[in-house]
Amino acid sequence: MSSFSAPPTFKPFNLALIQLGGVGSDKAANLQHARDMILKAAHEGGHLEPGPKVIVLPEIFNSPYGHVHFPVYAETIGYTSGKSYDVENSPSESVRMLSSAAKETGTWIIGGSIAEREADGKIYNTCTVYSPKGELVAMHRKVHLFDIDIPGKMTFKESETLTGGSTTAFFDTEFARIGLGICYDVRFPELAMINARKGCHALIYPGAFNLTTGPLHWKLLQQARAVDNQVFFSMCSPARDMTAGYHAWGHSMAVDPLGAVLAEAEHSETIVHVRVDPKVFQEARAGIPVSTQRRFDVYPDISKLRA
Ligand SMILES: O=C(O)CCC(=O)C(=O)O
Repeated sequence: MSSFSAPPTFKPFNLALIQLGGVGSDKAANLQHARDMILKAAHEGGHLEPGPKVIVLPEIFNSPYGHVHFPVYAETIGYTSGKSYDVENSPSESVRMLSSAAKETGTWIIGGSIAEREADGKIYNTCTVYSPKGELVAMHRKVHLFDIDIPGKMTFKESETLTGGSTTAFFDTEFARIGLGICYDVRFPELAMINARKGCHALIYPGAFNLTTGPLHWKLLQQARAVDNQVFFSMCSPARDMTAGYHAWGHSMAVDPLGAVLAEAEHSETIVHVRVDPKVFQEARAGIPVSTQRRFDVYPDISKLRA
């Protein structure tokens, strides 16, 4: 027996990806700008058919990106999945801002991510999600930390200050089930597959690739995760700022279940508006029915195998 409920019926919705720019060292200014952009995203997009809206912010939207900054900007959230949570009195100023913006605009908000400090002192890279009533409905802590070393090009070690999350998360709206991940998580097909097998129609990951791995893999990985799970896949990046310590790739995008890129930003601050239509999801699954053709009798349990 599965430990999750049946997903809601998939209906069309509009997605707004805020490729946020101008993030600096002043957290209050970063939060104010993010809030202004959420209001803008809520009011734009009139060229799309009407429907519910999901607004997405990028990874680490309230502070500069880098492992030295995480402990400085970390906020306590204190949310436990499945338990009621008093957003208005949240100790996190970012949570309070996101919740009130969701309520004010009547939209769903995937609040990018922020550095989160747990009671035991551990720091996570954490995404929180809000309903149009302003309720905090889901949280995902980045599971796979971005520790890479490409000599002369890109070295980054999130694990210097962060701890990886140890759960997976999705949330239900009245129009879709949406799975969460953050940036480097996209490189791990298992995480996307778990949420897809739990009935997610779309997987949405705040991210912040860089100028080395962005051109190599940002689009390819999203197309791969979309096609191998036959779901919509989308990642929302910060805008590129060559004066900042970390140079983000940008190119926030959304990919349909057949792997087609529905919309893609360049690298400056912008808002990408996309219509997510269940038609292509249904066509992909009916025409190429891999979900009913799986040969579980042939596959061993690979969950603990390492290459
Ligand atoms: O996987 C990559 O190439 C980039 C990942 C990243 O930037 C991150 O996880 O923050």
